[in-house]
Amino acid sequence: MEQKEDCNDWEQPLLKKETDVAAEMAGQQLALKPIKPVGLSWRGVSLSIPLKGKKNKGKTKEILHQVSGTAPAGRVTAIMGPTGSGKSSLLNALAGRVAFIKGATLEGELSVNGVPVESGVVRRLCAYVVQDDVLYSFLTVQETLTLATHFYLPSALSEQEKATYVRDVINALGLAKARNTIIGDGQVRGVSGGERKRVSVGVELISNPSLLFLDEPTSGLDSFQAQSVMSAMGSLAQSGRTVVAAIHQPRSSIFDLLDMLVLVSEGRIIYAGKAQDAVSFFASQGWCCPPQFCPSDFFLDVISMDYRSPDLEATTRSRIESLHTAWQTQQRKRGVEEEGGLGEGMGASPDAGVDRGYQSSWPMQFWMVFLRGLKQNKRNKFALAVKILSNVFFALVLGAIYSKREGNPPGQTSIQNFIGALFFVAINQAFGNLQGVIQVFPMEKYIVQKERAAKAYHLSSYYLAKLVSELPFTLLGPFIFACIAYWMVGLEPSLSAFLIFTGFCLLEAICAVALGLVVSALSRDVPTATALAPPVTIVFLLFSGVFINVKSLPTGAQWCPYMSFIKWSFNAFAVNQFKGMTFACPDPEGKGCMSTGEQVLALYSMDEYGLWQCALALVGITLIFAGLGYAVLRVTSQKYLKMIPPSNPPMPTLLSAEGPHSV
Ligand SMILES: Nc1ncnc2c1ncn2[C@@H]1O[C@H](COP(=O)(O)OP(=O)(O)OP(=O)(O)O)[C@@H](O)[C@H]1O
Repeated sequence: MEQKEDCNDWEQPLLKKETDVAAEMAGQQLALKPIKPVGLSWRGVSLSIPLKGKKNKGKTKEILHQVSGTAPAGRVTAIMGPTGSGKSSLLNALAGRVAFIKGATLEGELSVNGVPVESGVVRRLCAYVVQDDVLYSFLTVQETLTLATHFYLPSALSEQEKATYVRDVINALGLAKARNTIIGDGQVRGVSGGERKRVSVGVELISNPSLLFLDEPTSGLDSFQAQSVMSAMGSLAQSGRTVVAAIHQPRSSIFDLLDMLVLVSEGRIIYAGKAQDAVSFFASQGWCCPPQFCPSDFFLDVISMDYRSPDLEATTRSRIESLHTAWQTQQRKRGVEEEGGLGEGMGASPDAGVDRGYQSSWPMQFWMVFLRGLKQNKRNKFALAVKILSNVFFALVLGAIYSKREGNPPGQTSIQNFIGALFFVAINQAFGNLQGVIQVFPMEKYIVQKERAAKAYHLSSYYLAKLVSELPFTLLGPFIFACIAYWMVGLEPSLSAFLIFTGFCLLEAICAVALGLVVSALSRDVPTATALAPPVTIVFLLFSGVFINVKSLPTGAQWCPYMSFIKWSFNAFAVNQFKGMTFACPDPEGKGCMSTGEQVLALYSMDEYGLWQCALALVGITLIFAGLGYAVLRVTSQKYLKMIPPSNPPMPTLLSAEGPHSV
């Protein structure tokens, strides 16, 4: 990169407007409801995070250093910078969504329409589109948005009004063609990446926010899709909304759609103002953007750190420092007090129009989440097929291994075979059903966190609906398993015994699902949950009554088996099978063998509890797991850092002498 004395030998680069999608979107009339314009400005935003490790005790890392700027109403403001420069951190700080970290500090001042506000006010006022789209993969675009209307629009609105609003959002975001396509994910083909991003935006638009934050809305999209997403954002800004997006490196046609630009590098501000003026600011410092260059590429080339050698690192660091200082000096010289952020609604109360309550009643929330869960499970044919086939497979394997009959009454070897078969059933139901939950729920947690933050529903309505909507799909597998395995293995040939066996298979499955919810709630993601599940289940397995007799446990540990749902299920299966049974014994006096089922139950200490007690214990443990899962979800709900006033007063900020809304 070459620094020049004079940029006049080049023409100032004029960005040509690309026509394709941008023009198409710009021509679109947004039929969304009118909103109150909101201008946001910030001063001296600094974020520091404590460093990890014993060596770094007491040290902090400064992620943002006194960053100031504005996002005027009705404009698209882009936060740009090299990777790791602090774009997402700044976006989160402005949106009041910096995740709470012990020892971290977030300082700064936020104003909405010129009125100083706390970061929590902006959080409630804005909609935030996260980088990774968190949507239910088996719902269609229309269903996803319709559900959002039930969550975020007043329940007083009629179904017709909600449907009209969904139609308007679909049209405004150019999603008409994809209306009935499912969202999809890595496994199932659905809408395109750009459409998915626009659906994420659409969900946020349902609550009709004035202020929209987007974290890397174009990352992972091809240039056409990226363009269409940003064109849609341009149209939203034209309808009066304030759009703030962290973008890594937009192509020139996207850069052309930006009104305001905030450039950060190493957590420091390099430029904040009209996007079209950034080239002349750089030129004034001797960094001339060649005419054929895309300005965003050029800016990033100039403000990126180069770590390839100590010399390059020192050179780039001093270049960034000098640009940062030049920007600050220029701001001081102009000496105009900040007036940015004042939109047409200037002076309007920042809280105006912010409804913080739940829009629908508890039963309605329950019903909506329940229906969503049913649809998601029903349409996930692959997962359903795996569930059924794995149960059929294990039932056939069990049936084939244990199918050999041994006379009437059965001989001594039958005791071992029955115990083995029943123990396998207890393990299979525990592991199989637990696995089903932990493969899905950790991901769903993020959607729930996001929806809960937007006050879509109470945690209790969600949690109960989730449990209930899982039941039909959870119970189908164990039911099929019981129907096949019971008769193939040749267990007690009576209908009542079969029904009891099936009932306990189902009860154990529900208990395993509840345990799966606890494990998922404790885990950050699917791999963590998958790693956590086996040790947890093995503890319950250890106390199942097969590996160690309950009476042989040390005094302090004798309560452990009572928490083992595998023990209670196995106990119930055994009582159902062995009670009243007789076995042939080679010795006429019965020496060295067991001639009754009761003797078998006594040997395993399973004669103390009847079927009802086992059932009650399973119900109790299920309730404990369900309660624990709920408590973990509640405790681990996302907390945010509060922005406190700066310890060192920041310098006054301005964007342009004409005022930011004159862009
Ligand atoms: N919670 C955290 N703990 C430690 N370091 C963090 C934390 N959050 C951010 N950082 C660091 O702060 C810097 C800025 O991170 P941030 O995600 O804001 O950058 P970014 O510009 O959005 O990067 P990218 O374009 O790669 O997403 C990075 O060096 C990052 O590693």
